[in-house]
Amino acid sequence: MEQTEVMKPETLDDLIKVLHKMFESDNINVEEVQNIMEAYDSNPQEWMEFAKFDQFRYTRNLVDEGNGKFNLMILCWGEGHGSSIHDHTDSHCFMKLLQGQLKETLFEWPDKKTCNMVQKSQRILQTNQCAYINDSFGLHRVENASHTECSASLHLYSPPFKTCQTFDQRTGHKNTVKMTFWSKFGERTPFLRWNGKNNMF
Ligand SMILES: N[C@@H](CS(=O)O)C(=O)O
Ligand SMILES: [Fe+2]
Repeated sequence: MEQTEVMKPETLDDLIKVLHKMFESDNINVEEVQNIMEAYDSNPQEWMEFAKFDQFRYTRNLVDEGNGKFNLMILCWGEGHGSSIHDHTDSHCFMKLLQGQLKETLFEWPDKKTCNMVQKSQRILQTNQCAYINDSFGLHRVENASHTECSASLHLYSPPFKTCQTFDQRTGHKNTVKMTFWSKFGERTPFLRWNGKNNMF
């Protein structure tokens, strides 16, 4: 049986270096990326500077732009925070738990005629676990179901994308939304006035 060799990245910087190497080629090996992200033992000291929480909803904090090949970011989830049902704009999406737990619910793409949203599966991701999704798997929603603990997750998207589609669970109706960063490279992004719609979900 073919076995993908996994080096263990000792630090987050180490992991980022390995990821840069892996994404030099245009042919990425999903399993290899997933394994290397899982092999990194989360050390909060190494990522604290990027982890900026908001009281009201989860935040997206850019860590690295991967030479234009990927975006690496830390998402910070307060108690009860969650995303809408969404797609991933034809990109690869890797999601590694750095702290706490997250509940991931998978959905089928809404039925073209009935617009029904069908739930496929649900799982709890534990610290250090790395999940993978792309649009061929369907859609998902992610939630920190805990009422007492916050969570943090490291996401890699390749190629990077700036908008995605969100779906109303009841009606199956979709919206295109812009995805924004709460901080970039550890610095809070300047405040943007909210136009009342089409903002981050
Ligand atoms: N894909 C979402 C996070 S998650 O809920 O998977 C985002 O990038 O904001
Ligand atoms: Fe997602």
